[in-house]
Amino acid sequence: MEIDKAIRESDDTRLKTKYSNAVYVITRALALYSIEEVAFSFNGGKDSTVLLHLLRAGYFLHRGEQNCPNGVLTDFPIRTIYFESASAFPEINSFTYDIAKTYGMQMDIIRSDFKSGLETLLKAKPIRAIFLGVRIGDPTAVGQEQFSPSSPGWPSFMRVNPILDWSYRDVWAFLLTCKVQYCSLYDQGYTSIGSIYDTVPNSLLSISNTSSKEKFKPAYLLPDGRLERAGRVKKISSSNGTRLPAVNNGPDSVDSHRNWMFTASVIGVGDEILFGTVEDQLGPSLCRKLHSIGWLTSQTAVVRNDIDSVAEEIERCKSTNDMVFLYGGVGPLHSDVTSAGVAKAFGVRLAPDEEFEEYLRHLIGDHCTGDRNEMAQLPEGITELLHHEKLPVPLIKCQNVIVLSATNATELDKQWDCLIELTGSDGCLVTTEPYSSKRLTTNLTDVETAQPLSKLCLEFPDLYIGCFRESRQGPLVISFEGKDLARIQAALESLCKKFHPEAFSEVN
Ligand SMILES: Cc1cc2nc3c(=O)[nH]c(=O)nc-3n(C[C@H](O)[C@H](O)[C@H](O)COP(=O)(O)O)c2cc1C
Ligand SMILES: Nc1ncnc2c1ncn2[C@@H]1O[C@H](COP(=O)(O)OP(=O)(O)OP(=O)(O)O)[C@@H](O)[C@H]1O
Ligand SMILES: [Mg+2]
Repeated sequence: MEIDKAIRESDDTRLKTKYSNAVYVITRALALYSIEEVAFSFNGGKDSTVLLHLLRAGYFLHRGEQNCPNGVLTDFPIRTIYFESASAFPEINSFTYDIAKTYGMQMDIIRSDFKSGLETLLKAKPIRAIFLGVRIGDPTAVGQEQFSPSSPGWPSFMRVNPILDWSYRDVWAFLLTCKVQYCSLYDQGYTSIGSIYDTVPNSLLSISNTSSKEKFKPAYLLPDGRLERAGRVKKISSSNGTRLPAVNNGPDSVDSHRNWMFTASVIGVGDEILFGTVEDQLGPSLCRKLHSIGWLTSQTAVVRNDIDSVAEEIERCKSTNDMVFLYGGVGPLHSDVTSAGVAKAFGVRLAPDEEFEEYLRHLIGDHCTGDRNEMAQLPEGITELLHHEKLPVPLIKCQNVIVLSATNATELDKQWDCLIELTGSDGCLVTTEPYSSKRLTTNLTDVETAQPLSKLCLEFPDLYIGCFRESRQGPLVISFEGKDLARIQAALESLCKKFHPEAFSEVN
């Protein structure tokens, strides 16, 4: 069988492993379901094309050589379904039909949407499992495994994803090693193909030339598989996980983000901070940064390098704050439990993240002796990687929890600036009206000031009125924090009126 032979003769060990794992999934599925009970969802895309040849190889190995004369598989025995759409590229459409002819595929063409098309098909045919070319980086792969039952609300069948763990590089290594035909669009700079309305060639493959028509390199030359979908027109993402404001700051501010009061919680992970052997710089710095964008830090905490401690703290904070920031405990060491804590708090497992692995590969290169796949374990199904060109590794966002990998104040400054750039516009870490503050000092005693101050707090519930002393004998400092300077001034005046004129002086 030519595919099996090409892989066996290749010296790409990674590809061999990916191939044998995928073929194993296919042969397991063919052992579990009869040939009438399986179908292949084929759309002429590169991932589907890989899967077609893996299925041919898998079927060949499943049946044994004696059933395929001279090691040649004449007809493709698995029912194939193609959802044809008017918005598909004509090149994709004709490639799909041509390939079906070349390999003798029995193709059911469905012209309705996926769900109702499958409902009709499954009523008519005994199909129980469908092979798909879904890969872990695809938006639809979230939460899937190699065998995943269809989602609630969908007709019931098993989704079989033999190439779930394949990377962009693996796909091209396979297609080129096996020298199989693929859709011509991939030689014109397209790297992932959706509809004609949402797909353009990947600009990272553009060849600058002086003529009017832009030219592109082939898809297999994309140096960085993470940017496979750069040719897809972006859908506007909603700021998932961001709750409505915790506190509303006045009647005329309801529809303006700038006046919303957002709250955050800051959690440090580090035994050393708790031992007192390392000074925590990041927590206070984060509080200042949040304050500078008009956010309120409702709480900071430092927890042990222990999964349960991290998870419990996140669980406590994530539902009562707009955002939760985590720092410390990020990396591949035994003490780096932050990702596991996040996963536990959200009740998901940790799974290798292919995209993150690519970043680590770029960063660590060949110096790494460990399994990068293991190092790139992130909470499954809830992780969003926030890329910024200035950061070597993306920031990790799991719903409203952001994991910062900074280890010192300089790194934090950089990550923070990138974070603001990345998330400031989508409502997730929106900059709101900054706080104004004023301070008064007084030599009045606590007893004298206590009651008037309590009354003042009731009069000005929109302000934070706090008191502290720098020493027991020194003056009392009264601080006023709020978003409306006029209200602060009014509070100050109201307090001063309650005492003799020289009782207070304003300080910076
Ligand atoms: C054979 C097949 C089975 C599918 N099964 C499911 C499913 O069980 N649950 C689901 O949410 N979507 C399912 N989908 C839909 C895909 O997850 C996804 O929405 C679809 O491929 C559209 O992707 P696009 O928005 O990138 O075009 C299925 C699609 C196909 C072709
Ligand atoms: N119109 C369709 N008809 C049949 N199957 C489809 C269709 N669209 C998607 N699929 C299934 O979903 C899988 C994932 O689709 P996806 O678009 O991510 O990959 P692809 O089209 O194979 O490659 P590419 O990422 O280059 O577009 C396909 O491999 C195929 O199994
Ligand atoms: Mg596609």
